[in-house]
Amino acid sequence: MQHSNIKHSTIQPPDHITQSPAIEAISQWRDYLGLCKLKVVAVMLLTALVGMCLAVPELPAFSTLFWGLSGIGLASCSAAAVNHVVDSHIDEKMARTRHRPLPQGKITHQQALLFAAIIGVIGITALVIFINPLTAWLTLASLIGYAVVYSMWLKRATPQNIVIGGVAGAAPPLLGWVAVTGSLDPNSLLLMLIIFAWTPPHFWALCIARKADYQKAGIPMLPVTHGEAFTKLQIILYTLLMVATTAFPYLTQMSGEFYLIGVVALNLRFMQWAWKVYNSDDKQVAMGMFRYSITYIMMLFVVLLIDHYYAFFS
Ligand code: HEM
Ligand SMILES: CC(C)=CCC/C(C)=C/CC/C(C)=C/COP(=O)(O)OP(=O)(O)O
Repeated sequence: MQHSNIKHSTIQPPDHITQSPAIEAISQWRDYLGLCKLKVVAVMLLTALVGMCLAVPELPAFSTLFWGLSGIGLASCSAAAVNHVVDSHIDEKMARTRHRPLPQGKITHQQALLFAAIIGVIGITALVIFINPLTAWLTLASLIGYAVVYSMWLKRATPQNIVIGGVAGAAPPLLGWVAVTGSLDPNSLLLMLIIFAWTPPHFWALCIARKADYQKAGIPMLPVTHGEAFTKLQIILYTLLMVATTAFPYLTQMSGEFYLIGVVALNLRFMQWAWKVYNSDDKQVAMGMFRYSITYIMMLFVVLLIDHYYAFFS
């Protein structure tokens, strides 16, 4: 008896650790940040930043960069948090998503919605006050496009869900551009078009690798409804479409030779991955393509940026 008491007292963490409000608050904030899809939003902000920089020959004003990226970032995080609420019952069925804060019961639906509302209102208000109303309206439309149209309806309704929903995810370079100029420029639509065509290969590669998850959750993703062979063919076709869209910045002389060389190299590798996925049943190959798609979109926007300032400073 004595022995078991000693054992019991040694394995209990000290009270000041288990009950420290500071530690509890930090771990709560980690859960809230977990609602924001921070890595996805970070890459979106990179594309928004490039949209801002390409809108003018010189660097945009620091305050425009700061408030523009803050507003677009907060609105994107808000949309992501709503998606977590809407999808919590799907997320708890899928191995990839069941560790998320809502299925784990770390945050309630009400808390997540309140968080999404607060950061969403702050983000859109910042755009209205410090940027311009057009950017605020377009950002709000993207927020609703992802949080409501895609998450609540398209995702469960059609295998074309991510093609149509991709419009919201593709918007950030256009939002960044409008934040700087206050108007819609055709060149900004070209940047949006590249991400729009990139989204299906980006997502369907992951979806092939995680098909069992989506099947279990009853979500009509393309590999579930039309099979893997058909999805792989669609990946090839959208890859070719994406390659064609990436020619536009050069053809319209928005970007120069540096961009052309960079994008050709990136495209060759993307096509190689699409071909590999087409000819393989290995889920790891599909995951490899998904990971490369992320490197691709980041590098493409970095190359656009370098090309812009290379031309400007030389
Ligand atoms: C409707 C359009 C899109 C769909 C359906 C989609 C789908 C997905 C999915 C399901 C994941 C896995 C997330 C996870 O495991 O937590 C993911 C990851 C990712 N996506 Fe997308 N995506 C879309 C658009 C975008 C856009 C526009 C970007 C950036 C410009 C982007 C960047 C990323 C990044 C960086 C990751 C990796 C996140 C991580 O490692 O945690 N996605 N995407
Ligand atoms: C204002 C603005 C630009 C809004 C866009 C916001 C945003 C974060 C879009 C993300 C796109 C994305 C990761 C979709 C996957 O959702 P999913 O639900 O199919 O994936 P999941 O299963 O990983 O949740």
